[in-house]
Amino acid sequence: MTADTTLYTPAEHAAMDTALAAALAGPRGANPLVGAVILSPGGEQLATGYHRGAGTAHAEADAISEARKQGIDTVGTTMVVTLEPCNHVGRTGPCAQAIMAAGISKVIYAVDDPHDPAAGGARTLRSAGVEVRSGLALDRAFDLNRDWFDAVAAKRPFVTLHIAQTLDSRIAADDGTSQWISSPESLADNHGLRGLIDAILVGTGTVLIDNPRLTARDAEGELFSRQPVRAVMGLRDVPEDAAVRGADGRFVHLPTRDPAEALGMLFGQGVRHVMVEGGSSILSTFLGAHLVDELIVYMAPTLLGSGTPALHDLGITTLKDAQHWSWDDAGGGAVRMLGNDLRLHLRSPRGTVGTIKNSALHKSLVPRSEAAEHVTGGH
Ligand SMILES: NC(=O)C1=CN([C@@H]2O[C@H](COP(=O)(O)OP(=O)(O)OC[C@H]3O[C@@H](n4cnc5c(N)ncnc54)[C@H](OP(=O)(O)O)[C@@H]3O)[C@@H](O)[C@H]2O)C=CC1
Ligand SMILES: Nc1c(N[C@@H]2O[C@H](COP(=O)(O)O)[C@@H](O)[C@H]2O)[nH]c(=O)[nH]c1=O
Repeated sequence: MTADTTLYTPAEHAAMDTALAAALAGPRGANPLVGAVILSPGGEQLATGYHRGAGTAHAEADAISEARKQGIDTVGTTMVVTLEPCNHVGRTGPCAQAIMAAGISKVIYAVDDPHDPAAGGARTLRSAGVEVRSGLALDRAFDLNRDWFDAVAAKRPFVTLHIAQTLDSRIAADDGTSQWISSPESLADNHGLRGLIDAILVGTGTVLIDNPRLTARDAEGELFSRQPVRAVMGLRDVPEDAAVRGADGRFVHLPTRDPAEALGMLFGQGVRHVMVEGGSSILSTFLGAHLVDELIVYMAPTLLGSGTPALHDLGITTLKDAQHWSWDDAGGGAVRMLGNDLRLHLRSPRGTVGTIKNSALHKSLVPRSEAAEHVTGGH
């Protein structure tokens, strides 16, 4: 079921297009991609905002602050946003309050926020006399964050998988050496990601071979202020003197070979975004279990001919079972040059709106009807 899009003006449709495009500038992770546009009563797009990742301003607040910077009066305007405004006080203030404080009189959003503590923005806004409608561009907004919706519904962290490989898909040479396959620019990008995520995960094999630190550092080796939890997965003990243990209490051993169980343990510790770094056994087990939302591949123009392959068995024996990933334009684009390397960014093949349209999750996010929704919908 899709909301009746004829209920919206051409200017509101155009603003939602702008908001969806703006959302793509943000990074994927613990929070969804969200874009917002403030429309004048005459239908002019006054200001645009987007969410830059966990801990930063939400798209609505970003659009309001953009309007303020430009000296634009937001009283009596319309906020068009790709996700229901939040009602909770998380790391940033609630958007419902910011919208009311800005004197915005109408809110049009695409898809309900499925996350319980965040839910309720629509109801709060309506109670305060703001006109609220939802369902415009619902399918596109759902598709924009389909992996994030999936992770929220499954109560597991959003999973980014990182592979730093040669042109012939090797992540280490025959003797186990692998530092460094990537260009300095790719390594800097990787450390930037380490500084954004909640946890980084490797297997016991990588710890025993590489003795990695798994911290987020700048080019001079200085630690960033925000550090991920360092998780090691596998049944063997992690040596007492392993660098990964560190001295900051952010190390965790996950004594399991089951990727779902490992994610459950991390989720229980408050982790909402994990980056799986390797090695090949761990990469393969997460991919084979369809537990990866986002794939980042740094590909160096280097050949080894032998060595550790990035992946081995994914449980696929025939072409029809191949995993078909899609290029992801979010967070800087699908393909970029980083120094001498290519950085490839892909989205999970789990399903597109076409295949998940009838899922319980999708149905739960679809307003029952515009009329009924005014009374009961939007939480
Ligand atoms: N270029 C890159 O991006 C990276 C390269 N590397 C390289 O990869 C190599 C290490 O790869 P690899 O040996 O595969 O090591 P892994 O880091 O993948 O660890 C493998 C170990 O993890 C444990 N484990 C936990 N769950 C599973 C599971 N479901 N299936 C299989 N094993 C599991 C097992 O140990 P246990 O008996 O303890 O359960 C297994 O021996 C190194 O040479 C390293 O340099 C590593 C990371 C990134
Ligand atoms: N070799 C390789 C990577 N290797 C990953 O980095 C880990 C080392 O981390 P640290 O000790 O914190 O510097 C190593 O164990 C493996 O997980 N990463 C990349 O981006 N590019 C590379 O070429």
